[in-house]
Amino acid sequence: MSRAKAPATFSAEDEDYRRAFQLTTLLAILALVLLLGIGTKSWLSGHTEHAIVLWSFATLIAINATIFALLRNLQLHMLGLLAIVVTLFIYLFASGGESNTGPLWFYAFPPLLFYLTSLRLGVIILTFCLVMALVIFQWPELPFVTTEYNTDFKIRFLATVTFESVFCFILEFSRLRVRSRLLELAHSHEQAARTDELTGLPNRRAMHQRLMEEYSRYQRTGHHFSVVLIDLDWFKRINDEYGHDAGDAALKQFAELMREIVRQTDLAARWGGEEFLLLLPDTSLIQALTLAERLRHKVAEAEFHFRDQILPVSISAGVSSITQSDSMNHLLKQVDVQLYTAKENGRNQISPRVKSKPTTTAPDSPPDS
Ligand SMILES: Nc1nc2c(ncn2[C@@H]2O[C@H](COP(=O)(O)OP(=O)(O)OP(=O)(O)O)[C@@H](O)[C@H]2O)c(=O)[nH]1
Repeated sequence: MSRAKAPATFSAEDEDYRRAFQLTTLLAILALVLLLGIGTKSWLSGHTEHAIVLWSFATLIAINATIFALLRNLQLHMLGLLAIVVTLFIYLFASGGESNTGPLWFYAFPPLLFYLTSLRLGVIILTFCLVMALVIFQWPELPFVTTEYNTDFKIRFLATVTFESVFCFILEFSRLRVRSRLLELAHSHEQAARTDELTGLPNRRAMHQRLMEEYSRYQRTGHHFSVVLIDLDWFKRINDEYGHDAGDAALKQFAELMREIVRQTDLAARWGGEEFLLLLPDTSLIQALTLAERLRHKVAEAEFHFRDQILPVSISAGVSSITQSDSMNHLLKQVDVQLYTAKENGRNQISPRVKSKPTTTAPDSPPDS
């Protein structure tokens, strides 16, 4: 049997973090380069004061990045960067920057802001910036305001920035909605790919993945586990005698019985056809044999109804523990051999045999209906 490769698990959170990290880093580098470049240009043009302010902002961004490198706290880095950028914009509104064009840099802000933060925080920060712009435009005599804009510019700037912000909000809102629908869809597809349609139990793929995880845990920590391979006896006969629907009903009812008997930490899966596999973490061979025997007994006692008929259902099972195997493949081969032995010895029994005798022994030929 080939080793199952664990399917890559899709983590939207990891992806979001990676993207936010890349964008914040890019933003910080871009801001740093622009501030240093424009600062130098201002210095060379004789605007010493403006150059010093821009370099100070560049220094703040560099300090913020250094803190991030030390603390590795992306949230803090992002908030620090936003606080610096918002203060820079207020400075640009108030000073006009070079030739009163400073406010124009603000157009780059809304799309980045919504992408980096939540919609709610984005709206709060944008509203704050626009109110600050309005105050500065309206009251140029305020002590920290050193420039004045003409009325046309003020009206057009506020109108276009408001339009851009609303548009970015709608786009980001739609993006988030589509994203969450896609995530839901991906989740339900992943569930379906790991679930057996008839019984609702995890399927062979899901079980393979859990087995490999459990095996790694065993190798790392020594936590042992056992497996039980179960097969419904003379199942072909049930199908032939009572019909395929009756066979399906028996499989479903058996799956229910298994669900009742296993612990939350155990995993019961449909291994294929009329075969089921139980994975029992932290369970010794003796404990697994006891559980398998309890299940066999429960099946033997239960009445499997289909319409007005009672189906003759019994199970055989092989049990094995990882402590007696040297690999996962070996364990699965061993449990298969044990199941074969149980069938060979007359069915309706567990192998290896426990001391107490099984309650009833199935005949070595298909039961008469
Ligand atoms: N109804 C139904 N039958 C299935 C399903 N999957 C497999 N089977 C049937 O299960 C039967 C298995 O038959 P065999 O492998 O010959 O084994 P058996 O009759 O159970 O005999 P032993 O295992 O030797 O006791 C086949 O007839 C398959 O068609 C299913 O999903 N529904």
